[in-house]
Amino acid sequence: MANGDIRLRIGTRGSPLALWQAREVRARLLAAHRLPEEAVELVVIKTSGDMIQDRALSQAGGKGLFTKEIDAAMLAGEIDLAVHSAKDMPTAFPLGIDIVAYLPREDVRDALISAKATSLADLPEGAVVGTASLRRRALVKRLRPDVSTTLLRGNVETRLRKAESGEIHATLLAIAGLKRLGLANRAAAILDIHDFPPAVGQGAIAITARPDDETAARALAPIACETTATALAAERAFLTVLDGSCRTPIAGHATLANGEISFRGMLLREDGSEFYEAHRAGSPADAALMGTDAAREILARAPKDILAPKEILEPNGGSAH
Ligand SMILES: NCc1[nH]cc(CCC(=O)O)c1CC(=O)O
Repeated sequence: MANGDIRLRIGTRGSPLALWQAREVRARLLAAHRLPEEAVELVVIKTSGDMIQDRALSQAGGKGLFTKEIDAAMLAGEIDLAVHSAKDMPTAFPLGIDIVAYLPREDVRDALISAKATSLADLPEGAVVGTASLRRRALVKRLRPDVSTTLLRGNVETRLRKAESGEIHATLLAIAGLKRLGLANRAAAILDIHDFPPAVGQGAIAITARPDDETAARALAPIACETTATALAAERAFLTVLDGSCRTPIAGHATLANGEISFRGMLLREDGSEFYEAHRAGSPADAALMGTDAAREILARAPKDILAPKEILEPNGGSAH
């Protein structure tokens, strides 16, 4: 393939973080193939997830909200690639779209943002923590049952402002997003992954394409990170078994060292009062099996109602809150 033939359109959301990520993929593609600027174009697409600001996404239909309109543009041939935060992606895609590459992963940890405290333990008795994440809410409540949580959505800058102005006592944000936006100095603390395990995919940037698009595959080969792909295979398999719908607090994290993959997954009750975790270690070739197996172990141990919150069992359930 002559490099002069490469022309790629990258679909992305329009938030500052999404644009940073898409520009990063574009810069890496241009450098890897020595392409002229005009060879890779960004196409900004507004998604349902960007329009819904008043509810937790778990109450509005889950993770597909950030990918639906972008997937449609890809299936219509309007874009060739799309760049997403792996954390925001559903476990299943429409036929004809797949994750075909990941960039090397950033720091997976969560940061505490607060004008009042430099650790969760430091927060005043009865403090209010803002977050829209079920995982962060449950993990905070597990460590600090006296703390109450309130829904906080919006982009990273909005959330920083609310926590720093004292409107809420604290919030939690992925340090990866803060670093990408040049805002890592706003973290009051970075939380240990033992106490505060990350979301599946946190810190990873995923690239989707049509799996039969050979031009896209060849273009991505030199920028794709296999280590991240292996870790994400374990994490996403874990999530697939437990809950694709994003209505249960779940954490999952895989790392690779010395040729071995090590995975830890956790399922929590929404109020943090109970948690179940499983660990696996083994060959990278078995990454997905390890995630699946860890999830099955947790399913066997956890009470059934932890995975089936009442509202999703009710007819028309889930949307009334
Ligand atoms: N849900 C929004 C979202 N999606 C990805 C990131 C951070 C970057 C990443 O995890 O790669 C964030 C913000 C946050 O949770 O702090």
